[in-house]
Amino acid sequence: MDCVLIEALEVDTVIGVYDWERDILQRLVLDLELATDIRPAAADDDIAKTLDYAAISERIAAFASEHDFALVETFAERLAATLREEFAIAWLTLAVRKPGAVANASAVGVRITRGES
Ligand SMILES: Nc1nc2c(c(=O)[nH]1)N=C([C@H](O)[C@@H](O)CO)CN2
Repeated sequence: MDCVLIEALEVDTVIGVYDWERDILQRLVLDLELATDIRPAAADDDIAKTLDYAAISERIAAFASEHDFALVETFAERLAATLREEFAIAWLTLAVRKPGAVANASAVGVRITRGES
């Protein structure tokens, strides 16, 4: 299976379950694997025949600025659904990490897989 990759994408958003987290922006770090057959784009050297990782990264940044979820679980689930719908992605994995949220951990977060490979 071919994938388009987006690794360590940093976005800022309001996220957290505690009161003090509702008034600040916090950084999330995202890794994505987006399934797509890259052969048509490679054959024609045509961006229109693949998933444009720049456009998808911009959409993710906009999504982060538009929402203020409590849980990283909700952020991940809703973002995965949005990307699958808007970019016709059949299968993806998405990891959402929240650096510095837990002392002595470099990051905490979730990883989800959605769709049929
Ligand atoms: N499974 C989760 N556990 C926790 C979350 C979360 O989003 N998912 N969030 C918090 C707090 O917001 C924390 O990140 C503040 O440092 C605690 N546990």
